[in-house]
Parts: sequence; C-alpha cells; structure tokens
Amino acid sequence: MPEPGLLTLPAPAKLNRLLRIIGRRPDGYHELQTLFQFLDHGDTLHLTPRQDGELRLMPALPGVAAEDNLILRAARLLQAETGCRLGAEIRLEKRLPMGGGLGGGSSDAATALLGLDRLWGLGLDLGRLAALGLGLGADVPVFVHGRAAWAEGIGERLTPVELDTPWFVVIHPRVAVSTPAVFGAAQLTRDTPPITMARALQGGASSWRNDCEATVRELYPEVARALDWLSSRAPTMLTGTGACVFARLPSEAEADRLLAEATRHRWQAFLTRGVNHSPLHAVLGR
Ligand SMILES: C[C@](O)(CO)[C@H](O)COP(=O)(O)OP(=O)(O)OC[C@H]1O[C@@H](n2ccc(N)nc2=O)[C@H](O)[C@@H]1O
Ligand SMILES: Nc1ncnc2c1ncn2[C@@H]1O[C@H](COP(=O)(O)OP(=O)(O)OP(=O)(O)O)[C@@H](O)[C@H]1O
Repeated sequence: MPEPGLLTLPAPAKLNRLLRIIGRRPDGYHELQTLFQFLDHGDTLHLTPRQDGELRLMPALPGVAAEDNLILRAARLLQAETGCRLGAEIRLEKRLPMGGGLGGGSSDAATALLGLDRLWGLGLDLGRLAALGLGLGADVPVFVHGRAAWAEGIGERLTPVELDTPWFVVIHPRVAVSTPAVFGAAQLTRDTPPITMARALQGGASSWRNDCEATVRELYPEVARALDWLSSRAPTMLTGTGACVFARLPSEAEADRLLAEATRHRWQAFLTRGVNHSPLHAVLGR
C-alpha cells in the first residue's frame, strides 16, 4: 500500500557542457557563460506532509549539519515566504557525489521547492521558485526551470536550448572539489571573451571547453589523472568545478564498452544519457 500523500520525485544531475569565465563581479562572484544539460541519473526525494509544521530530513549527510542541508534550507525559505503552516517528512536517497560538479545539492533544493509547493498546495510559479532558489545557490534556478539552457550572469540568466543528447561515461575521481577554492584560486583565468549563444551552439560539442580545467588539474591531481585516462579514449571534459569528468559517446554500446574498461581500471564510474527536459518536471506535469 502506498503511503497517503507520499510524493516521490527525482533530483537529476547536471553537466556543464561548456563553461567560460568572462569576468568577476565586485562581490567576488564570477560571470559565466555555460551550457547546462540534465542527466537521467540523480538523487530521489520522498516527501510526506506533516500537519504540525515540523520539517524532518532523513538520513543526515556526512559532514553537513541539518540546518545547512539545502533541502531543509529550501523548505524553510518556502515556509517563510508563504506563511505556510504545514511541515514535511523528507527522505533523501543520495546517489550523486558531493562536491562532484553534478549539482546534487542544488538539484535537491530545486526538487524540495517544487515538491513542497505541490505537497502544500501553494501554486507558486516557476519564476518565483527560481528567484527563491537563487538565494540558495547559483545552480538552483536551472533545476527549477527544468530546461537545458544557455546561462549567463552567475548562471541565473537562462535561455532554453535543445542540445545533442549523447551517452556519457562519468568518472568520479573520489575527491571532493571545493567550488570556492577553485573560484578563489589566483591562477584561474577570468578574461575569456564573451561569445553569443548562437556562436557557441554553432561550434558544437567538439568546440566546447571548461575554463576551470587547468586550475582544477593543478589543485587536484586525482582529477588530472581521470581527465588524462578518459580523454585518451573519447572526447572528455570537466563538469562545473569538478571533481567529475565526462566522456561523450555516440552510442550506448560504445558507452557500455568504455564503462566496462573504466570499471576494470578501478575508476568509480557510471553510464548516463543527456536529457534536455528535467525528469522532475515530467513527473510533476509542469
Ligand atoms: C560552477 C558551477 O557549478 C557551474 O554550474 C556553479 O556556478 C556553482 O554553483 P553552486 O555550487 O550553486 O555555487 P554557489 O553555492 O552559489 O557558490 C559557491 C561559491 O562559488 C563561488 N562562485 C560560484 C558561482 C559563480 N558564478 N561565481 C563564483 O565565484 C563563490 O565563491 C561562492 O561562494
Ligand atoms: N542536499 C545536499 N546534497 C549535497 N550537498 C549538500 C546538500 N546540502 C548542502 N550541501 C553542501 O553543498 C556542497 C556542494 O554539494 P553539491 O553536491 O551540490 O556539489 P557540486 O555537485 O560540486 O555542486 P556544483 O556543481 O553546483 O558546484 C556539499 O559539499 C555540502 O556541503
């Protein structure tokens, strides 16, 4: 028997298919140009309503205090914004590595925002939920809108795009990268000339690069080793500030073979496909 009121929702991963750092704002945040695409792989959240207004999250994440967990922060923000007096019991099935560049925390937050909006019958539109989400992290709005996107600003100015949808072999080099450490590194280049979205799309996947790669290679030798190993077999990039690296394959059969080889070499890896529409929105019908 399903639990009454239970809502089970995906929190998909993202890849940055391209990442250009074109400047730095006075507040220290970096101006980016990036292409976001979702993956058919991610975390799962199970939500049930509570009448007493309490918020409970299980299980705890290692190294993350409950009040810092982006799921609870998203839930509290939504309660404060709307005056809603309902609460929730939230169970998190965590599959995405933390500090992996796959946007797991941001995606969990977006799923909490859209899921609780539904559970509590709030009826907020995506624009308002995205504005709330931006206060939690630069990557939250794209997960709220649920469309693969060309992003500018700090990642919040979004234009929906339809990208190619290859298979990917993603390697997690078993190290957590600190996003602030990468963005704070002296050697990071911050002066890539901006390009238009049309030019970026015209160039296609073979022209796409990630400006964080050189810095992440220097700071995290495990990531450099994974990039070297994978790129000698298929076109490979870093996602976000890492740690994960991904190879792009034209068929599932080729991706399967590469995954098997990676596993034999004891890499922690998984196979997935790029999707331009978030599976979260498909479940919610939004
Ligand atoms: C690099 C990306 O993964 C690309 O998708 C994201 O822009 C990072 O997004 P995120 O993890 O949601 O980042 P946030 O939690 O907002 O920021 C973490 C830290 O990264 C730095 N940061 C982040 C985003 C950005 N455009 N410029 C920055 O300088 C800031 O020091 C910030 O304190
Ligand atoms: N629900 C959550 N899931 C994962 N991390 C969380 C969560 N809540 C808070 N955090 C904190 O956020 C940090 C970043 O986690 P996340 O998994 O989003 O990294 P990431 O994939 O590198 O993100 P990005 O690509 O956006 O930089 C974690 O190290 C953790 O301290």
